[in-house]
Amino acid sequence: MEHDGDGDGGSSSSRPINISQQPHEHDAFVGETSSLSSTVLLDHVGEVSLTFNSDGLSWKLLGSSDYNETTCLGITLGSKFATEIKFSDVYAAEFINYGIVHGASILVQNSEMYRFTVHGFERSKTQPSVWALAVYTFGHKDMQICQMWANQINDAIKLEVERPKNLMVFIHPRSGKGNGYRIWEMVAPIFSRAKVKTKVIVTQRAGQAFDVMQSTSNNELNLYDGVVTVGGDGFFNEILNGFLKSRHKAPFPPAPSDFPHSNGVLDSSGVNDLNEAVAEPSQNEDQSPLLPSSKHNGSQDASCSTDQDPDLLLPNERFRFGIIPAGSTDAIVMCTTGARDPITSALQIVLGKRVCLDIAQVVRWKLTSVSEVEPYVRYAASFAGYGFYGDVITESEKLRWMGPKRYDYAGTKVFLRHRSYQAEIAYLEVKSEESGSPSVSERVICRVNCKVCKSKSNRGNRAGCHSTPYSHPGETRWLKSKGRYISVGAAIISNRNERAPDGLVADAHLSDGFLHLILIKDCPHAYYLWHLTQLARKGGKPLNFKFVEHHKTPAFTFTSFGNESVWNLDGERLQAHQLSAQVFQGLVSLFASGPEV
Ligand SMILES: Nc1ncnc2c1ncn2[C@@H]1O[C@H](COP(=O)(O)OP(=O)(O)OP(=O)(O)O)[C@@H](O)[C@H]1O
Repeated sequence: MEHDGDGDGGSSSSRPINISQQPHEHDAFVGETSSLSSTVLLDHVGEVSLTFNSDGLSWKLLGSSDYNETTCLGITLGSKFATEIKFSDVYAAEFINYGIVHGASILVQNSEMYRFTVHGFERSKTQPSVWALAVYTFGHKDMQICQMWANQINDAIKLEVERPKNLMVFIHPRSGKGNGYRIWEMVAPIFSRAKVKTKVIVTQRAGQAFDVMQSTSNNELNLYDGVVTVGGDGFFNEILNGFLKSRHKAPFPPAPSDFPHSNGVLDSSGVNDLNEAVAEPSQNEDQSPLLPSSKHNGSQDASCSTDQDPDLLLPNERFRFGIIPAGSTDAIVMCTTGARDPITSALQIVLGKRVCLDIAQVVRWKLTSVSEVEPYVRYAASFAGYGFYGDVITESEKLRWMGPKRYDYAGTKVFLRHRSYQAEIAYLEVKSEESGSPSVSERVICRVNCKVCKSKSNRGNRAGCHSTPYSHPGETRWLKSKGRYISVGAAIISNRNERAPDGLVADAHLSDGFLHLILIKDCPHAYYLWHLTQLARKGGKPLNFKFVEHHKTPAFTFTSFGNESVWNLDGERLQAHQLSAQVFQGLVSLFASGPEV
């Protein structure tokens, strides 16, 4: 089902009004157009002096100091109410015709007049990551004054160039508790008020969104500033894979020389040139025969300038992904906004926020009946796991009818089964200044303007820094871990969720350029239970449990020796006895601003 939204949420006049032709006894210019001021009535507050500043609006209550300041024991604490809003936080202004402006209290009379509203947001006092809609309604007897204010504010917010104008929206109606469409209906007015056009596609089946993303040409996608998904992590993963499949060009992940499958080059049609790859001589026993070429290897200075062939053929530089959470876990939204709240996400999308997201490329190496190697490429944005996590997903998929509770049930069942699997993991060691010490210094929780993500992302360009951090083949070394594991997990981001508020790996940043390998060795049941309960504790505790290994790496390979070989990639299952994986730093951007806490 598809339909277009034309963003006709307001009735504001588009006719530009010359402010200087609108004289009024209370309106005054101070200097040029950026310093307009009027005396207006603010709904539920009273008469205020409203000023148009270069970066936003501010207002001051006339005739009373109570509203403007509160004091405690003689100390001024600031205003009880908002007294300003920045244009960067305003997503719409509307002229709303004649009507009631309420007085400050029931004792003060309501007035009827022309009005205009300013739509923005305010942070929740208890959970700063949660953004709530904030609407300020101002009234004035003069219609043209109100129209002029609405127009001026709209002109100011048009200067916010990072905001989307046209988006493709995919809705998974059966996601999570089956509320996908209802959640979209709840947030759609925000998009229409912000005059963001939306092309909405409601999926009828699994795989449909993948097909649409894969088959839509970049020329067609160039009409859009991004794609928004209304669903869970699995749905986002499906769309990401459909998008990247035909657009991401890069050599396959590097591998140690004894890993059975070497690298090839995947071109945009999905055809691999394995021969070319295998033909390159191995430099050294411990080296991959084929570390990516310097163009792709992400040496920090060789970040993707536009005159190079980029790894990713984006439809345009503005192109970003957005997620409105409607799933069962919503870990990506929790990591990128700090809240699992559709309104917060919608506001961050229309306000054009941006964070870069690392993406892992996972290649399953499959032997065909004629003993040829067939690579199968998938991408993951949050987590790839084998053993415990793969088993939980396998179990929980059988119980989809239960909704989000299926994860608790499946998790308990798999935990009680307490299986472990024989496997070998080889991972690229990186020099400590590249990885940062895996100890205290970078055990920093990712949040808005995260220092770790920022310093790493600065190495790239605006569209993201498509790079892998292993830069000098001579300086990389493969390390191995072999044994029985309860679980092998690769976290791309911290994977915050309601059960683990700081995430499964608290210091896995959105754009640090690393996979965080968490290897949990076979151990007594009680130890594993203790480990799981530690994840639920807030504060980013290091995973310092003796049966756990935590390695930051840009790439790893995995070989299993048992029959069970189900990997879970953001909810998708992948049969694989052998796979190799690598991370692409900041490969895609999201309309989000990062968690506040
Ligand atoms: N209309 C549909 N009917 C059935 N399945 C669908 C439909 N549209 C998408 N899917 C599939 O459903 C899978 C799960 O979707 P989604 O991630 O939204 O929900 P979830 O599993 O409840 O949430 P989470 O991934 O956050 O745990 C996706 O992998 C997607 O391929």
